[in-house]
Amino acid sequence: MTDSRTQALRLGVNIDHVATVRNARGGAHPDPVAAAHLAAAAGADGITAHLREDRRHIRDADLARLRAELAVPLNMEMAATDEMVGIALALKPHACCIVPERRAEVTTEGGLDVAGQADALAPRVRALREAGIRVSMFIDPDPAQIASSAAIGAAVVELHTGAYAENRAGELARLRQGAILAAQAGLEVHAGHGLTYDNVGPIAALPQVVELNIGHFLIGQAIFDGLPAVIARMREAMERGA
Ligand SMILES: CC(=O)[C@@H](O)[C@H](O)COP(=O)(O)O
Ligand SMILES: NCC(=O)COP(=O)(O)O
Repeated sequence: MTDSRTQALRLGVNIDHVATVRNARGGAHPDPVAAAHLAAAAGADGITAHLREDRRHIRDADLARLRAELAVPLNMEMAATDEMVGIALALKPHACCIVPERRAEVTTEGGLDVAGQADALAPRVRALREAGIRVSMFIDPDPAQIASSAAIGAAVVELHTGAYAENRAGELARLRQGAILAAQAGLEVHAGHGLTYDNVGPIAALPQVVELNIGHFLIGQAIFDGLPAVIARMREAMERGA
């Protein structure tokens, strides 16, 4: 199977950077959960939130409220640590996306090395899966990472589009091939990181990709235009495709 999209491409809105602004002053405003409700009302198909180990943006209490209040699916991004797996098992979000994390990084640099850590990841993926959580691996579009993601029982891969956002021409072919390989391996294919109105089209046009997760650009642009308007414009850009 190389074309797995039978429904409209889903847009997951990542609200992490609403929390970044809130945390700059240490208070409660702006509230990422309120932003998630606004995004859902504006047509987001899901909400993504990354509980970083250092809690630099999303906090445990935000996730608990998101889980309790949202009607749309919650995708929890997290490192594959015992602490995070324990939180996810208690929270039971719709999905968990396992991402690499380095404390000092500004943002997620590159995909998870599933092939190099398969033995450590497999029992964590199994525990999440057995709790009814859909497990995704945030990986580069690399054949070995795709094969290992399937082998350890992930249902989904999210292809890291950060390198594409930096070097569009050089990376699109890798993403195209990665999406085909992942779908052939029976994985649901998502994509995200660094996507904007200008670069989303070719990724949205990949027929295997069924979900995009977009955050930093949407939240930044919402300062100028408001979240409902930027979600609507991003959807238009997705639908226009390449
Ligand atoms: C894994 C990922 O891509 C997202 O978590 C997103 O980048 C927002 O989080 P950071 O900006 O903290 O990396
Ligand atoms: N997994 C990618 C994501 O959730 C959003 O990434 P970005 O748009 O904030 O770079």
